[in-house]
Amino acid sequence: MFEFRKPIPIGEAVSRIMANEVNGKTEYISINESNGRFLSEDLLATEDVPHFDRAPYDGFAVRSIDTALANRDNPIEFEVIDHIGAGAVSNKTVGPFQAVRIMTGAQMPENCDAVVMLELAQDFERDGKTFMSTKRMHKPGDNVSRRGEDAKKGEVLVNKGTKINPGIQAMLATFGYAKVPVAKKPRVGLFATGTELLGVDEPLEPGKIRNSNSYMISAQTERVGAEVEYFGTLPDDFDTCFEAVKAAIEKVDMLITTGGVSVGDFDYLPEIYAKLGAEVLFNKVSMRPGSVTTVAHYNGKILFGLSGNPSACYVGFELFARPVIRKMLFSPKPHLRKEQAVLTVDFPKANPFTRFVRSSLSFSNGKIVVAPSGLDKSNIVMSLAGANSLAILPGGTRGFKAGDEVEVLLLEDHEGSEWPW
Ligand SMILES: Nc1nc2c(c(=O)[nH]1)N[C@H]1C(S)=C(S)[C@@H](COP(=O)(O)OP(=O)(O)OC[C@H]3O[C@@H](n4cnc5c(N)ncnc54)[C@H](O)[C@@H]3O)O[C@H]1N2
Ligand code: MOO
Ligand SMILES: [Mg+2]
Repeated sequence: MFEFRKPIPIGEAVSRIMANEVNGKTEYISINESNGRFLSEDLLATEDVPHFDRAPYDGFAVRSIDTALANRDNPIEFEVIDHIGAGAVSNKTVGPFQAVRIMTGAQMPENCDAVVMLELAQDFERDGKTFMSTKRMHKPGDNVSRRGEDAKKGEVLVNKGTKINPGIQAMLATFGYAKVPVAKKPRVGLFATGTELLGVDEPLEPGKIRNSNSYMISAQTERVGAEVEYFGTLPDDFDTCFEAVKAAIEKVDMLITTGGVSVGDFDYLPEIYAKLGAEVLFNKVSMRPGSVTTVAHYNGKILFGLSGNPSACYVGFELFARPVIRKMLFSPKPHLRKEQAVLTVDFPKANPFTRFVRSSLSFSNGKIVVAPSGLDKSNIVMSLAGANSLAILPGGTRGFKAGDEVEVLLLEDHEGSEWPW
């Protein structure tokens, strides 16, 4: 029986999904495995860094006051009473016109407040003692790296929800975080539905195609920071699909299915949601592609019925599933980052629904420019390879022209935006 569906605006669809409570969980993992994960707590400076004044150059630690009269015509001599490298601490008391030969990274001796670089000193021996002289006046603090100059104890350095990058790795190690509090990866269950689907290793047969959606969605899920539990393909058979979906929900944090959400005779997802007693949040969105995307809520979990058409499936994931995953990863900005860009080609096809055009975004003369990355139809696979963004072309009666400024959503970005629409 054909059912008429009333489309809702995309912003409304996203709001209905995000209104459902989902909570991230913390786990502690080794720093060795934490790169690319998301911090589940603010990263605090547990100590001052550095935690002692130190020499940033190889040279001589002195009391700056002793250099006060040094100039080109008046070299000042210092007796060198100790010699330390990084890791060593001098226990000598440095008196007037005495110096300690010190290497980069070594702790400043007490009393010393400046370092004369090796290049600005002359060293020599006299009466069996070592001396150095300098013609340069030094002020207190010259060439000293102060305690706490890099970070002060208690400071918040990185906010929770941030993706750990190489710089954050350095920070974690600096503060002794052998175990790092990160967001547990949400477990995303995945089925690809369709009697027409063949495995990647199967030869083509009449009327059948290879399943590509599950590979694509798995990669998108991992790109966002979650973990996939792939349950395989399902034929378009109601009972088989119902039992499989019902059993899978228990094992995951959210469930994605691809295909079977439209109004076709073998599109069973709407009936499966009905039989489960799931609350359908929407089943039609005024967007292209992905207008038939259907999202439901069941037992505290969100069920994403993504379209079977590959491009529609891809876009549906990015707009609807991504922010839920990112919210579980503690991101304060779980949605795709939105920027302005200039279209470089005409897009004459008008559409009543807002289009999310798979696009290639780049930089040209200081401007962000964007162009479709291929054919803009929802059944197309090939335009996805070059897509690093989705250009938003609002619905209406007119097309778009090269030079028009449009909004774009960035697919490879990790900052995100708070609320895109
Ligand atoms: N009378 C109407 N027909 C259709 C409508 C409509 O509103 N009225 N909507 C169209 C739109 S828009 C889309 S999008 C599709 C959505 O279809 P379904 O989500 O029900 O998906 P299927 O029917 O299962 O498959 C659609 C298409 O995608 C191919 N597919 C499916 N799974 C995969 C996969 N894992 N890998 C690669 N390709 C896959 C499938 O073979 C079909 O060609 O409905 C329109 N029809
Ligand atoms: O959901 Mo369909 O294009 O609207 O791809
Ligand atoms: Mg269908």
